[in-house]
Amino acid sequence: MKSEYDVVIVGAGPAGSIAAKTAAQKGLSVLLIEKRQEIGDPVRCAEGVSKIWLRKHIEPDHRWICADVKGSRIFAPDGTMVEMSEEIAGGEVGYVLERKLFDRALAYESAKAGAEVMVKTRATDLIMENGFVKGIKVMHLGELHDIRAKIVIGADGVESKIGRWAGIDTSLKPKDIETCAQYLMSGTGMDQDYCYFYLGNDIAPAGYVWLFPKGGDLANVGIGILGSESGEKHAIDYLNEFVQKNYPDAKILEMDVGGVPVSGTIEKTIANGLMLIGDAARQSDPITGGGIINAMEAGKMAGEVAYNAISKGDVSTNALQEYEKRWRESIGYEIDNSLIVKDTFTAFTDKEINSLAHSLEGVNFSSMSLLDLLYALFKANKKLLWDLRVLFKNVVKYELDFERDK
Ligand SMILES: Cc1cc2nc3c(=O)[nH]c(=O)nc-3n(C[C@H](O)[C@H](O)[C@H](O)COP(=O)(O)OP(=O)(O)OC[C@H]3O[C@@H](n4cnc5c(N)ncnc54)[C@H](O)[C@@H]3O)c2cc1C
Repeated sequence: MKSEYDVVIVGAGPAGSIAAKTAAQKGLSVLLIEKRQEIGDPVRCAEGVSKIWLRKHIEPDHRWICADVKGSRIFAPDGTMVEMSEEIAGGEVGYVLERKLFDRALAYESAKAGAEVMVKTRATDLIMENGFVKGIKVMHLGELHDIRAKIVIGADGVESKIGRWAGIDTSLKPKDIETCAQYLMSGTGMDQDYCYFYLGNDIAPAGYVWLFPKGGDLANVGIGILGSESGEKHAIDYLNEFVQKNYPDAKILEMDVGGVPVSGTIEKTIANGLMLIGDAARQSDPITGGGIINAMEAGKMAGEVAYNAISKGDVSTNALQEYEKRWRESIGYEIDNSLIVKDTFTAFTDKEINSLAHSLEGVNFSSMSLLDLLYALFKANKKLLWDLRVLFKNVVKYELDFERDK
């Protein structure tokens, strides 16, 4: 085992593997470590991603794509269904992945680019010297090792410790975590061209139930509820109730549970010699809980910034500020807007959700202008536009800044 690298990355999820690939392609010596013995397994994900964004990072491969989704069906508490299909996104919606294979394919890409990959290797602490992160301590096959690095990238997911070890506050309150439970099921009979979402405070308080097609007659059937809503009844209890009521004949083949950070952006994601990316940096979307694409985007930026900083011989927060700035201006902007929408919609009563669905039922979104949409929302709930005023202000400001910087 080598004991010194330019960059060491902790965690071989989508964030870590893309960061490793990017830094290795730039010619840096890179080590990617993963505590599990198999990258990507066990899966804690519904596995849905946007096609357009995925293609920015990896060419889609049928070996890890289970379903090619053409749209979504959203069910209000009273059963009203709103369908959003692919025309809205110019024929591009999403894939449902097989993450066991997808995560491994990403790690393989990083290895092909020149990164070393070590599984069954757990980071146990950081090496700190004079206020700088200088590497990590790892446990590999029962032995402790020190591995030095110019930059450490923390990609250790929702349960991240790397940030905390470097003095960055990544703590999450119960209201900042979506607690999730999911079954892989056969026999739901769902339309494999669509993702289904079920809303309602009795079904999933401050969250939703999802059915994502997995090919054949398989589907990921899961639920996410805000941690602050989980009292006597846990996510799994809500999921069992939903399945028994709606898909009583479907069979459970797998089960997983996990948490998604929905806190919105945190204050700081860098320290001297350190960057945090993906779920470790709380970069998942507060509305959908989706974090795969943001993790990959942040991984790419961190890999590029690591190269710039090491080339200049400055790995202090001054140099790493470039990462902080770039991710906040792109995915950070989306996350902040999503948080406003999430906070507004999670306060909705079932009656308000139903009324919103009634005004959108049967609407052809592809031929709808923004004004039509605003009118429909206003008809459903007059307070809604007022609640979302900060969002509109952000969007207008972003558009103006974008025009000015062009
Ligand atoms: C139930 C559920 C459903 C979801 N559905 C979706 C979805 O449909 N679409 C979507 O985009 N997102 C979804 N997400 C979120 C998505 O899974 C994450 O946002 C995404 O995996 C984040 O990628 P990451 O690389 O940051 O972290 P992870 O994928 O969590 O990878 C972190 C890696 O670090 C490793 N690690 C942790 N600590 C250490 C250590 N000390 N040493 C070494 N290795 C370590 C872990 O083993 C893990 O492999 C879902 C999440 C859950 C829980």
